[in-house]
Amino acid sequence: MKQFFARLLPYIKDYKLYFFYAVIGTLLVSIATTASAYLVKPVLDDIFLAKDIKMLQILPFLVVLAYFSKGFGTYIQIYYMNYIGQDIVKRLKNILLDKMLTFEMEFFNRYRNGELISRITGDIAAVQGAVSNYFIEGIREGLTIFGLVLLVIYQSPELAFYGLVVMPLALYPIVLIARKMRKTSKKLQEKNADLSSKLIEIFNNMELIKVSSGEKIEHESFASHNQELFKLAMKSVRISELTSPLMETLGAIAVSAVIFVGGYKVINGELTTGEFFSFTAALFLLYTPFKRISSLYSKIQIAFAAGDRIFEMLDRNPKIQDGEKELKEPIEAISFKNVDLYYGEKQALSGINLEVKRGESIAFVGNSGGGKSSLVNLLLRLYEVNSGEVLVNGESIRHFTQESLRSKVAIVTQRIFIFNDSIARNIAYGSEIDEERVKLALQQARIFDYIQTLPKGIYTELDEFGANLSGGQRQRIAIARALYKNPEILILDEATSALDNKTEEEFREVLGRLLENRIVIIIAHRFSTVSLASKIYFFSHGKILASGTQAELLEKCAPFREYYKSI
Ligand SMILES: Nc1ncnc2c1ncn2[C@@H]1O[C@H](COP(=O)(O)OP(=O)(O)OP(=O)(O)O)[C@@H](O)[C@H]1O
Repeated sequence: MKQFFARLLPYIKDYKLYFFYAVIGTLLVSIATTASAYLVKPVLDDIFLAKDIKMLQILPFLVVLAYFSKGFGTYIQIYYMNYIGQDIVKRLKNILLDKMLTFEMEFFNRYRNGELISRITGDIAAVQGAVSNYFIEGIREGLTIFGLVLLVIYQSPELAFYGLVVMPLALYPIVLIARKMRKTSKKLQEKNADLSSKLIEIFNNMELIKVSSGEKIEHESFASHNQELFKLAMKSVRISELTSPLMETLGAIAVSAVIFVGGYKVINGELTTGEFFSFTAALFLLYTPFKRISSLYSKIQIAFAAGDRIFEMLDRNPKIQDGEKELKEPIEAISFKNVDLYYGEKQALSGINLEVKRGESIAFVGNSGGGKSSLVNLLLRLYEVNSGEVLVNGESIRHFTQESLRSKVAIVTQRIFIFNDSIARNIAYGSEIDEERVKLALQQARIFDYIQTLPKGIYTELDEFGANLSGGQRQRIAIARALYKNPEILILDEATSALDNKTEEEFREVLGRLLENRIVIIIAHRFSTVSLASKIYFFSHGKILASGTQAELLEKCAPFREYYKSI
């Protein structure tokens, strides 16, 4: 708990004035509640028993004033605390996403999307409850308890003993319940994340589900997750709602004791009726804040569990540390020196050595899973080498900022990323839209003619994942995006696999003109595309088996000959 508030304190500090207003509201509520209980005494003793007319004129106003103050205090307390809570939630969401965006690809492969979404939405919302409501409500109810206890003792210390003795007895089960709540709520959040992940998976794979008639399987799997969530939610209700009946039963025992002892004292004349009723009113009023505080205690455990998960993310450091140097000068050469790469236990690249200079184009070929894509991922610093070094202009890429390095590289992969935005924005992604450059890139990617036929041209909106385009059109959008960047290193990883032969040939011609003055890396199975490269690297099981021109490889490398025949 200490850690939870200590972590939030830097944020809370920014709202000192609002916090002050909320505390004023809270004080008002506590004082007004105590006053309303106290007023029972003069109502009975002065008005009903002593028949004091003056009090009859004053007291109704005081009652209204007490309740108005209570209402007004509650309103300002809730308003300002919610302002603080909502604003902190807004800031935490931004900070958490900002942090996550610095994490390496391995992180995103490990966590499911639904889990990450649930951290940014669900967990942070749970924390908001603690900041906006639970904390200040705890203070409010605590102060109210304090005021009422003073009043109860003031009216009759002996009766107060009978009325209050059960309080410490109630604490033990409440602490037990809260502990259980914390565990259950953790499981509940995890299950919620499971459910979101399942939904994301279903919507992303809709085409496959329909084609394979997987609707029933998906429905059943979702329903079973949903049922588990329901069970956990009910378990949490069962536990948390135990607090209330428990408190009420204990309260009733205390009140009965008070009625018995107090009634005896009134009959004996040791206590006035007014004092007795004022005492009993205060005792009744006392049980509400006590009950609330105990249920708050359970709820705050949920917020702590959520807080743990958020702080765990915020404390995590990206595994790939950014370099400090801006890569300003043009890229003259890149080289890989004895590079090894592991994904967990699995070795994907072993002892890779190669060098390529500006103006050269190279191709990576080889069977699936050979490590071709992994090597280009290292150049982009999406993953980090386990040993060896990747150098740009003779200097390790670790020294350069990822942004300055990536600004010089463009990649087209088999997986096409399209945003639900205009074509122009998709092409110029990451920089300002320059209409002329967008059009040129679209022409070079051989898709401009088609886009001109669309009513809104380059400002036509694309659906999420480019659902309103054909596979080949999507790929040409991705190629145009890469060309728009006018990169110093252009990586084409199976970038033309979805193009028909004619379009591929046309694009090859365009590409031929673009080779000059940059480094081009082509990964392809089609040898027509590979033919643009001056040197081919043949990959097998994470190693470069041989390199050279196509003719050289055919002559000197038997596995290459086999591969060449097989495709
Ligand atoms: N993110 C990852 N996590 C774990 N293993 C991975 C990951 N990416 C690739 N691999 C594994 O590393 C090996 C090399 O994969 P890579 O994608 O580099 O091969 P490739 O030669 O590009 O294959 P393809 O021609 O099919 O695209 C494969 O065995 C693959 O299963």
